[in-house]
Amino acid sequence: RNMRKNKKNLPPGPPRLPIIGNLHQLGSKPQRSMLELSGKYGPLMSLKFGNVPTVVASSPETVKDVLRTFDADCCSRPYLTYAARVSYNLNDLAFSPYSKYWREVRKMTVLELYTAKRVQSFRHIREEEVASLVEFVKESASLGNKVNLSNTLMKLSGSVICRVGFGINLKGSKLEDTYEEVIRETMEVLGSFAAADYLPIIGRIIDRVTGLHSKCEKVYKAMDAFFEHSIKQHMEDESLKDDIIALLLKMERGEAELGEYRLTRNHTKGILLNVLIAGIDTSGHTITWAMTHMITNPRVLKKAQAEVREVIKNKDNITEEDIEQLEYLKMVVKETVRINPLVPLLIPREASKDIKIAGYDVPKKTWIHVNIWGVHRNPNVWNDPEAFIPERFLDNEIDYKGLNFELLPFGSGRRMCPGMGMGMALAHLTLINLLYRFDWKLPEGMEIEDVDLEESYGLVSPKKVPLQLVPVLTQWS
Ligand code: HEM
Repeated sequence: RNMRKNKKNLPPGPPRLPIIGNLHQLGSKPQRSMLELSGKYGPLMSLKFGNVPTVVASSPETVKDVLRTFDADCCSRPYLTYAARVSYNLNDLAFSPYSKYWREVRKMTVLELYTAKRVQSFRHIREEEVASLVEFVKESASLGNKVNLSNTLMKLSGSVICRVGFGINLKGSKLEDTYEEVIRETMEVLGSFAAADYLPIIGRIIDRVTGLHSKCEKVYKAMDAFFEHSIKQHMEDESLKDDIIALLLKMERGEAELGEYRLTRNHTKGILLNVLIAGIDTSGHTITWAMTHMITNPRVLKKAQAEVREVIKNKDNITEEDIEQLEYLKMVVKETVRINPLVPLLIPREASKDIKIAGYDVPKKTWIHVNIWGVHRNPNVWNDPEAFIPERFLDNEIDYKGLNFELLPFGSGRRMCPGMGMGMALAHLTLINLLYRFDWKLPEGMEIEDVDLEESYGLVSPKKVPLQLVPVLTQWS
């Protein structure tokens, strides 16, 4: 009788294979496979990856339970072998478990980087960097060259983040030539379903064979050299005293406080890792997706462009104040982050105690994946979810700020993305400039149907094939 009493009522899920459980069902795009499986097994589904019990939430209701009702019990992170390596043993913000240390770091970084006031104070950096992007596009347009927008926009977000977070220019830094590859590979490492996390002992051997282990070591070394270089610069240059590195160094020396913690160099580097990768790999790709959807939907491009040109008229200086008046552009951005949320499964969570969601037991230590990609593409939630229709946001209050559980590109609750304001300010400002100053066309011989809409998979899901477009000079260029 006792055994029956203790039997858990776990959420339904597909049958498992011995040892690997459901790992074979993930495929190359886990968010898509999970959506398909949840169509069969329900919006809260049990899977087992190796020996790790996992649940996947994929409806607004179950996602709300995880991120709001049980936020305090679901906001820890599981131990991820390779995230631990690149984050200096989880001394960072994004991968560290829910703890006093995490709360102190989150509080400090929010104050230093992410409050509305701080985001405003970095505005001149965004405006300068976007202006230099415009110059580059102008030059390409006057030569009739196509522009690799994926690449150029990554460079833009890289330059902004390096100046905001590191007080240095990406140009001339240790990462200038390699950062795109390093960041892409870091995200691949962080987003991989690593065998070491699911299969004790043999998993590490598998990761050595697949090359994941050596990829992780490679990116760790490249990042570490960049952090060392930036820290050295701060120690040598007195004028670099007002940014987050300067503050972290003060905390190392005991001249500033982080609660009860005396920071070591590894804490500093762990915290910097998040500033760098979370900031660069998200905003740039979001802008690329917006341009991709507009070029493949000429009606939307035309309408957004007409609005921008009407509002900006012949102003010399486009500023962030202009964003407020651009209602259609804001809908285009919302639709972009709906159809291509950059972090499709958020960052994995772990239940810190036994809880009950949607009538099912979720035992302590269960890993939780929140498939927001699945929610955003669910036909029970959105009409015609595969189509890019910004007008779906007309006359409703649905926004991406963590309150509407059908649209969560930044997550919600305690772990919600703290960089949303910074990322979105850059995305909007860049799009206004690209739309106002230039017309855009596909390269010679290419039709709309030829534009590849496939996403690649890692922790983030950028466009797989780089977007190349031809800018055309206009009277506003
Ligand atoms: C369009 C741009 C961006 C998108 C779509 C995005 C999305 C996300 C998402 C979905 C998460 C995970 C939330 C969760 O696990 O519940 C996250 C976490 C995070 N993001 Fe962003 N992000 C963006 C820009 C930025 C920027 C610009 C920064 C910093 C400069 C940033 C810093 C972070 C950090 C530090 C975390 C970890 C928070 C924690 O675990 O406490 N993000 N982001």
